[in-house]
Amino acid sequence: MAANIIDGKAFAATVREKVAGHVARLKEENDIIPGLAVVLVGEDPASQVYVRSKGKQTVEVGMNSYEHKMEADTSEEDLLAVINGLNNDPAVHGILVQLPLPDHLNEDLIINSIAPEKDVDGFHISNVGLLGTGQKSMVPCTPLGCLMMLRDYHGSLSGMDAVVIGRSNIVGKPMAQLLLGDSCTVTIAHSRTKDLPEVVRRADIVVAAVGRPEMVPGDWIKEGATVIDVGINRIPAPEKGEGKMKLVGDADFASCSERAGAITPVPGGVGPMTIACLLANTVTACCRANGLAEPEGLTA
Ligand SMILES: Nc1nc2c(c(=O)[nH]1)N[C@@H](CN(C=O)c1ccc(C(=O)N[C@@H](CCC(=O)O)C(=O)O)cc1)CN2
Repeated sequence: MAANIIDGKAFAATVREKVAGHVARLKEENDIIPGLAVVLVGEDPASQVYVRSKGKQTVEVGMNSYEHKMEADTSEEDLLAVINGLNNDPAVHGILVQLPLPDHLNEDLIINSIAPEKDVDGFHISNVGLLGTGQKSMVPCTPLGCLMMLRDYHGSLSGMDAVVIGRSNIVGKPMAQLLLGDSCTVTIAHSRTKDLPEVVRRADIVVAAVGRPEMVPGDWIKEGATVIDVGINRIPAPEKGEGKMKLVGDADFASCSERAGAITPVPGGVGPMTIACLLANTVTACCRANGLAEPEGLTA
């Protein structure tokens, strides 16, 4: 039977609507406008698209957007000075440095220079530690989006077997923490995992976050399992014409959707949820900064 499609694009629109409602209330009742600052270093074409989209969606939900575009050869010192300025700007509630950064910049140093309470990406070491110990933190946007979709589809995740394929700091590790927080039995699989197909076959939930196009075939998937595909891979599509490209995930959609009970597509699955959750995190950060009640249903 064909799997149910979990429509991340539609879900993201509902998250943005909720965020816009909270933003309107913050303005009306407290005279506060949440502000999100995005810093882009260099001219990576995909990053430029994502940053443009973040700015546009920030304004659409009624928040203030501040963009800082810096040259590819920007020094660490200059970037740290911009971040320091944003840390001390009361109009800015959320700060994000678009990744990847050019090679000469120390990513850890830069991320850890963001004030943790403004770190709407949830990548600062303080937020990583808080999440890992089950305390209130800023939660990384992509895993938060995956969790929201899983909760919406399943209700409770308690007792389910989950396999996260990929151990990145941005997706794999925080995803595993969030699933553990919802009482799943969690396995983190990676390139050295022995008999990966068998490990994946045991899972009720498979989160594919390795960055390898269509790596997970349908015969790895347990009948009825839920597949969350985090991969965004651009590959040649000769069937569309010479030189054309297409976007695929880390799971082979055609074969996985024959076995899975539900699956997120690429595009239109996890991707749109990433930016929606960034907006949600910015409202959460703004409420926390002002000692106001946090919006319900917009964080983990
Ligand atoms: N500081 C950060 N850098 C990066 C993050 C992040 O969360 N924080 N994640 C990714 C890029 N990213 C947001 O920044 C992002 C990726 C993909 C999408 C998305 O909507 N994808 C669409 C397809 C878009 C396309 O055609 O390329 C989809 O999947 O439907 C949104 C945001 C790395 N850097």
